[in-house]
Amino acid sequence: MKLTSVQELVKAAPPLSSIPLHFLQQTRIALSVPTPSSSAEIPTVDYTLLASPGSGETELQKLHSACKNWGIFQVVNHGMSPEVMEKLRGEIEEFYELPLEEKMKYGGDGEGYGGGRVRANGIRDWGDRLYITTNPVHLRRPNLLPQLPSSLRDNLETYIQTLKTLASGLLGSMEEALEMEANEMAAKMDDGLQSVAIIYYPPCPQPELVLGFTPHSDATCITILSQVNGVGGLQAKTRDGSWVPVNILPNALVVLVGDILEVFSNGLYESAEHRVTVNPDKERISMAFFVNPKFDAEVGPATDIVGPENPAKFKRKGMEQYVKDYFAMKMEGRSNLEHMKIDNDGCRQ
Ligand SMILES: O=C(O)CCC(=O)C(=O)O
Ligand SMILES: [Fe+2]
Repeated sequence: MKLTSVQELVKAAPPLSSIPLHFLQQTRIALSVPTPSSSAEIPTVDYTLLASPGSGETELQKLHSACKNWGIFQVVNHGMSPEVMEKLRGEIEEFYELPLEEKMKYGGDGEGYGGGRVRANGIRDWGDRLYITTNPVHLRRPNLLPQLPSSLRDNLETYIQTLKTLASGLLGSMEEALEMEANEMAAKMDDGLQSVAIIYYPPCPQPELVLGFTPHSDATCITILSQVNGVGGLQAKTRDGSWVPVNILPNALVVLVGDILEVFSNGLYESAEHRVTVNPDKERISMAFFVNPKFDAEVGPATDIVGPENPAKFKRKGMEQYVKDYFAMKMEGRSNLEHMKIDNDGCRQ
């Protein structure tokens, strides 16, 4: 049997004496980066403050500056009940404890359960994942969400519903901060493409030799992420090129500016490059919720942001074409948007 699950590789007897070659990164990974000074700490936004009329001004500025200067922030008071998150954590742990044959029932190419993805440089990630399209509902695969253990499925639905509301609230605030015409961007995301990735990173005896997730930016509009079992490992690259840990904050969620938001804002907001390091003795579980436009929506700089003062830096494409062009590219740092950039010579403007 072709062993693709990293979890199985780690569980196998006898224990691994060395890391298989195809996981080895070209350079050693710094697992613990120096504790950032407060100016280098990933910002936190209080969603309740942001959403309360009249009192959200400072919070709106915080959100704007986080999206501009970081492309990543933590959000607290987001409306997700800690009980739902705690239950979901238990259910996800149970899912990954299932025998491989059970998990393979959800196996698939791209969507579903799979492990150890190969990256552009031929190196594999140290992690397994369950990837599910959740919206639009007619795109849901019958063998995935509907077949999950019912408690996991029900809590996942509750979780997703809350995140949808949170996402549209955050997008509304971003439009306000960007002085975009109300709803131009949020309307494209309403009932758009959404998916969830539940990722399991097993411990690794030599964690500085591997990466759980290769450096990349998300091709999404925004991503809302939970460090489900309280084990860190997510790192974000600052604009000056250093890696900063996304610290574990109780009950916080992490929001990433994705490439599509970078395009909508004509580059005012920039997607964050991020990666995942793994732990020598602890497993790590994360869950990402990806928020995207509808298939028939157009991806391009917002019409009331571009003008003679601020010429478009990106092309306009239908979402379907954007997705095709994205998949034709290799995952490598922040290179995703190359296919959207307008050449500087102005010929294509
Ligand atoms: O596991 C994480 O914290 C990050 C996952 C991630 O970056 C992704 O799924 O795009
Ligand atoms: Fe990501």
